[in-house]
Amino acid sequence: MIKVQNLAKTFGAKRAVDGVSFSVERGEVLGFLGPNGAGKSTSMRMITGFIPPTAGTIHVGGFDMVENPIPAKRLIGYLPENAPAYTDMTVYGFLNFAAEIRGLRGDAKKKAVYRVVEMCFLENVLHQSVDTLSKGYRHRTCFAQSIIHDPEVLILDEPTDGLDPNQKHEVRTLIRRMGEKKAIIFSTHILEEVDAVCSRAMIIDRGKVVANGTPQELRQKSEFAGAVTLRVSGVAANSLTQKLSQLPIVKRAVVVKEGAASVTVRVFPKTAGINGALAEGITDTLQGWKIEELHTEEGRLDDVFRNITMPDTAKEKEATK
Ligand SMILES: Nc1ncnc2c1ncn2[C@@H]1O[C@H](COP(=O)(O)OP(=O)(O)OP(=O)(O)O)[C@@H](O)[C@H]1O
Repeated sequence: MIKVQNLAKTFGAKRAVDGVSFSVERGEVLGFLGPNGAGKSTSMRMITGFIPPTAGTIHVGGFDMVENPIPAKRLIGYLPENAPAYTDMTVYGFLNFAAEIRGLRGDAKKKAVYRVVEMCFLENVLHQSVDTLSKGYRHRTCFAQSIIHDPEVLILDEPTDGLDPNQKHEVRTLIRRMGEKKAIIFSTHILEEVDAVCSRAMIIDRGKVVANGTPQELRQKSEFAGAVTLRVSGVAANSLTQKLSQLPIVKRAVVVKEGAASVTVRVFPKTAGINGALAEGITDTLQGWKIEELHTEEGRLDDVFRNITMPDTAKEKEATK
């Protein structure tokens, strides 16, 4: 549904987006991750046809966004960052207006408004003017207008930004549900959202794609993937780490927490992908010791994000661990 090839955007001397390529099919939710200023919003603005690319091509539903923007834009619902909805219209009036702009009339318009009001939980504020709404409700109203025409493609720029935890949960559920039938791209700074909503995630840094995969694949790139964390009681921390470091498959053992009764240690394997073997090796070596808890870690997205987008800082930190 969305196909982007070698997309680039320069603002003066600044290359905000620098050769980005990817595609999103129906039934996929692609998460855009990246530090501030990475080029996420600029990419989204180009994909939705709001600003022209400096180079590269964008196809939506087979239509070229630059050559043939009208049918391409018809397929898209777009929630921009800080969506401007400061209006003295009521929520109901605003949604009717948005439906009309999208060419809906009569019964079709009524149904469309009713559908988004229900989906975005706007019943309670339907007759309140948009500029008096709380941030969360204003945000949901903007979200509702972006899906009023039931688009096949949704581009959502930080759709959960500024929402309370309950609203975040509702919006994530909504995106996941819509993602079963639509092609969705959404940007976020919240890494748990990637797990909660995305079928695939892409990390963008300084205008370039630096990682692209399922949340599981990305987590596997973490140093924590395959590490074993264990809590042992009745032992001194240094004798435990010394014992564990003797295992040939162990890279290093680090004390995570040292309490009066027990010690928690994280053990990193020398090579990735030997999960079972590491846990087994540890339990064999510590036979007779009191292991109270032991689990193999899946890997952490925040660790992958930091390592990819701040490699030098992350390495310095690593050296002092
Ligand atoms: N209209 C513009 N004129 C000049 N520079 C711009 C313009 N729009 C964006 N930029 C620059 O392009 C770069 C990418 O900005 P963009 O808003 O796409 O980043 P982002 O990944 O969405 O960041 P954030 O997570 O903070 O929203 C930034 O350095 C920004 O200052």
